[in-house]
Amino acid sequence: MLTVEKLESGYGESAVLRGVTLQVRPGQVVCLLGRNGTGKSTFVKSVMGVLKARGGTVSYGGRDLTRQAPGERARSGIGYVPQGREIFGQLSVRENILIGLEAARGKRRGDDIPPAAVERFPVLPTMYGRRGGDLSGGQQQQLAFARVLAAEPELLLLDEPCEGIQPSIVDDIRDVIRSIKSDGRTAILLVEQSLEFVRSVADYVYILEKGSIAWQGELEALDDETVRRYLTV
Ligand SMILES: Nc1ncnc2c1ncn2[C@@H]1O[C@H](COP(=O)(O)OP(=O)(O)OP(=O)(O)O)[C@@H](O)[C@H]1O
Repeated sequence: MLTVEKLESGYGESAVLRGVTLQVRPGQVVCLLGRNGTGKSTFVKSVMGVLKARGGTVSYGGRDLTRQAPGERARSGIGYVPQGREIFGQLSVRENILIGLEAARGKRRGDDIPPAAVERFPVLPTMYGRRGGDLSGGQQQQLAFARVLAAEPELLLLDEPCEGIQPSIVDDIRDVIRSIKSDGRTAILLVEQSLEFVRSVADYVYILEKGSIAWQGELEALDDETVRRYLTV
C-alpha cells in the first residue's frame, strides 16, 4: 500500500536520506530502526510531505503522492503522530481532536467526535474541556493518537511514540498498537528506539544507516549480530 522508492531528502546543504526504498503492506506493522541521527524522523516527515523529497517517489494505494501537500496525503488515508506529539496547548482536548478530523477530511462535520477516535482511550472523554497543554505527557500522547485515529486512517506513521513517557503508559501504547494491528484495518510504520518494544509489535523491520537501508527482514530474522552491528551504541 505504501511504496517508497529511492527517497532522497535533507536540510540545506546536508543530504540525510540517500535513496531509501521501503514498503508497508496492508495491516502490517513495519518498524524503522537506526542509531540516533540516521534520518528516521526525516524519513517519516518526507513520507508525510512535511519535508519535501529531493528525489525518489512516495506512492500510496497506487497513487503517486510525491508532489502532494501533507493535507492531501492525510486525506488519502495517512495519519501522522509526530515526534514530540505537537498538541495545541491552548486548545481544549475536544478542539485538538476536531482539528485532526478537519485536517484529514477537509472540513468539519459538526462537533461530534467519532467513537473511533477515543474508543481506546477512555480517559480522554473525561477531559474534553481541559487545555491540551495541561495534560501529562502520557495523556498528550493518547490525545495525539486520538487526533489521527478520528479520521480512521489506513496507514499510521508513528515517530517515537514512547519517547519520554512513563513505563505504565508505554504499556498502554503497546496495547493500542496491538489492538490496531489485530483489527487489521490500519497498517503502521513505527519509528522506535526500544528494541524490546519493537519485538513486541513488529512484523517487519528496516534499519537505516548512513542514509540508506542497511538491513531489512522479518522480525524473527533480527538476530543479536545484526543488532550489535547496526544498533548498539
Ligand atoms: N530541521 C533540521 N535542520 C537541519 N538538520 C536537521 C534538521 N532535523 C534533523 N536534522 C539533521 O538530520 C539528521 C537526521 O535527523 P533525524 O531527526 O531524521 O534522525 P533520527 O534518526 O530520527 O534521530 P533520533 O533517533 O535522534 O530522533 C541529523 O544529522 C540531524 O542533525
